[in-house]
Amino acid sequence: MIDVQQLSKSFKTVKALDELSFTAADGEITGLLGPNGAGKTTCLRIIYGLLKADTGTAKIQGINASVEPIEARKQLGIFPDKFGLYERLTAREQVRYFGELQGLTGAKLTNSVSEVIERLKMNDIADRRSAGFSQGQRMKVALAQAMVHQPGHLILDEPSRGLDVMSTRILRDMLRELRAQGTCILFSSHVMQEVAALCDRVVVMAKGKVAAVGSPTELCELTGESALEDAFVKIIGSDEGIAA
Ligand SMILES: Nc1ncnc2c1ncn2[C@@H]1O[C@H](COP(=O)(O)OP(=O)(O)OP(=O)(O)O)[C@@H](O)[C@H]1O
Repeated sequence: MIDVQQLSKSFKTVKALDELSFTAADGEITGLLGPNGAGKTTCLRIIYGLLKADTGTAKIQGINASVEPIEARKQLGIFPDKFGLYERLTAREQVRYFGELQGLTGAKLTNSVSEVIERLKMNDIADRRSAGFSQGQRMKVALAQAMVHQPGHLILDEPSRGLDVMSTRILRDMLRELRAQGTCILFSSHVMQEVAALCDRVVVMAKGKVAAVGSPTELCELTGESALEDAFVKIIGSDEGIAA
């Protein structure tokens, strides 16, 4: 579980986070939805220990990210926004390399690599060199690299930015698969359709605060709207910076 409590962070005069609190449960996909500048990236960077909050806590499986950043990071898989692969290596070799960076060795490393390849159903590409891989295949390797140390949590910042339709579908299927296996998935987006298609729970953010939390259905009920898009607009007060 990821537990964010009363997080505040300012950059000089800009208050990026203002006592932000929410939780993301295991076996669920939680979406942080908010317009540009709402504070989504700042929040995720605090969770994975790249930034320190001014006040408040971010805990991953009970581990405080600012007190024990290395322990906290072991619990996390981070999905990169660029899939830079070593073209001469096979998919398996790349995943293995990331496993080594995470401190895995010997039989544990070999087994973890095989397991994640199995889990993400990428046996067909595992022993091919990545030169010439499609975007969807590159994305699978990137996700396997993020998950090789078997973290219970996966964080994605605007994951489908720049992906083609096919890759977006592959990514969504893989996230659903990881959810079914119990992974706590937290991603940020300013795209309503993406959030509506994937999320069990949505944390709607505006100006560094939580504007509303609930399942897509609950958010519709809360606002008395039948379409999620209209519910979001009502909650945030405008549709500026949010994409349909
Ligand atoms: N390193 C920084 N220095 C100064 N201001 C920053 C810095 N990082 C973020 N900010 C400011 O903090 C606010 C929140 O930014 P953040 O990137 O967290 O928002 P976001 O919701 O992720 O937006 P987007 O959807 O555009 O990525 C913005 O006003 C931004 O300009």
